[in-house]
Amino acid sequence: MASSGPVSWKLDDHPKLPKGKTIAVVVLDGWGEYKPDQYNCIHVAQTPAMDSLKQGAPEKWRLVRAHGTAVGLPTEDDMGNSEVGHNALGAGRIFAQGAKLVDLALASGKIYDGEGFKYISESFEKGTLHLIGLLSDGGVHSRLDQLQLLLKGAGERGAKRIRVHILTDGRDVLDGSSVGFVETLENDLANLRQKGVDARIASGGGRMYVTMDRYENDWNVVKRGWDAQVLGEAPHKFTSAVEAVKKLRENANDQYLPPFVIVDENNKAVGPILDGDAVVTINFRADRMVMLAKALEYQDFNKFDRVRFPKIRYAGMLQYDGELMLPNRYLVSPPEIDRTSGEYLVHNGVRTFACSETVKFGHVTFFWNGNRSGCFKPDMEEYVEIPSDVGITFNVKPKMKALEIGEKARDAILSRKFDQIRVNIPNGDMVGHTGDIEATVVACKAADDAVKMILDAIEQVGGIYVVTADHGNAEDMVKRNKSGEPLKDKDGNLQILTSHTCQPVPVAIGGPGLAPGVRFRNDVPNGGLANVAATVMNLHGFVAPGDYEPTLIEVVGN
Ligand SMILES: O=C(O)[C@H](O)COP(=O)(O)O
Ligand SMILES: [Mn+2]
Ligand SMILES: [Mn+2]
Repeated sequence: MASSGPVSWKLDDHPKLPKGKTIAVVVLDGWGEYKPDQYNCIHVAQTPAMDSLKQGAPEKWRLVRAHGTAVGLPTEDDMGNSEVGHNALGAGRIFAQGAKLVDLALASGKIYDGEGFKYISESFEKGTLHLIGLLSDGGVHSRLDQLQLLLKGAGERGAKRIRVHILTDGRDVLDGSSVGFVETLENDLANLRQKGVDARIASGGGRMYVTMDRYENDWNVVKRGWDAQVLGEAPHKFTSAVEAVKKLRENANDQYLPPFVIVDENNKAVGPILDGDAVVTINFRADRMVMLAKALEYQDFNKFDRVRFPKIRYAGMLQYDGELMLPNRYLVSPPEIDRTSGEYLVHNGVRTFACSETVKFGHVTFFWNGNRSGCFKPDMEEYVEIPSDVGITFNVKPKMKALEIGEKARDAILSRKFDQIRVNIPNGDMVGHTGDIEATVVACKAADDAVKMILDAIEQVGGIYVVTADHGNAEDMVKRNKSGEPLKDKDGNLQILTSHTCQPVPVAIGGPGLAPGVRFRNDVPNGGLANVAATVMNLHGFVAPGDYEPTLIEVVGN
């Protein structure tokens, strides 16, 4: 709930903990805790820095929950992800997240009564309704069952012509599962056609190669999608989407399928986006939809040549950026993540430095601050983005920019210009998603090296560190049965897990600046990521607001 009335930003002083310590807050992306076997890349890799922190258990090292309801997701079967993880870390409270809000709006039918749906339905009589988004049941960016309900609901409410522009997954779900999802969707569209709705798949491509870039890392990705979805142009043309995906999979995996369009018997694209049409981007998660939303919405736009800028009615499943009000129209209101710890802390004099490389930059800024772009007080904050490599899969360069992030953090710590130095180290996650086990081992070592640099700098300035992660990934690289044994596919090949996991993640505290007597409490056994914010506020010398999830620490002795 958004707070009513003006917010009082003043935080109470912590009765026992001093202010003015330099605190490094390190988020290892995709770094969970799991049993040590050969598919646990964190275990296989040399990770002396993280291992040394673990020696501090249980007083200085513990595990917290990073998936399911602990981060505002609908069920305990939902793995964690960066958006919900960083939201919880930064906001200190658990908000019902996009996945859940869309579920509720669909179940109650409220989605159809809202302004957003009314707006797009004005196109139903004469135009086409286009649905663009990730086709899987991963539940990280979108969910198939939500798309199915929306298709049905739109058909029942007058949409006469529907075109779906699919993005295949293989990242939040198993590689190869795209074929099944397309078959399921085709079945639904056939049912709609029987009811008189002209409904078809119009285009497609793999999510990482087509459309779903983030933080403006590579606009070519969005352009490829634009050409297929809007212009109806792509290097590959097929008359059936199932055939398209099966054929293109011969040379690429689901994440990286090249763009294709579906054509009719005259080789004409069946569903370009035209003046008078309606468009809905069906993903609820923000980061990988913002770029497309800009291309669809902004009159002035120079990131690539759109060739044609159709006059459409566009709505997002959610509003993806509250600050930019992007998109202007949306079907479901996003969670109102207000009064984040970052905003409180700058109001209480904490000078903040945040850094990652491009692919995770928004995680420690935008997601951390409750899906809000930009700083709160530019004179108190510095956000540094290190450009990520472009156009490669990260198993090729598994060290990514870990070293550079470590160096920037070290320099910021040693400069003594900041009270909080916050970084995201992406390797375990980004390389874990490629499913390349060997490369992920290298990635984990690189992440550990970066942690070491930061711990050393904290040592030098007498500071404090808080090292944690946003969800699991690299600690388990295979799909398993209920008893935890690796599963094989019908050809006897190991089923590689490219996705996140439901494992807990570590939180470690320490450093020469940590007051004697500070230790983890043992009365928050179910603590989750949202408990970290109050913990960090305490270490800065403040008591967290009363509605924050409880702190993980206590101070014993005098
Ligand atoms: O967007 C992605 O890369 C994956 O779907 C989820 O990964 P992230 O939540 O770690 O960003
Ligand atoms: Mn993540
Ligand atoms: Mn990830």
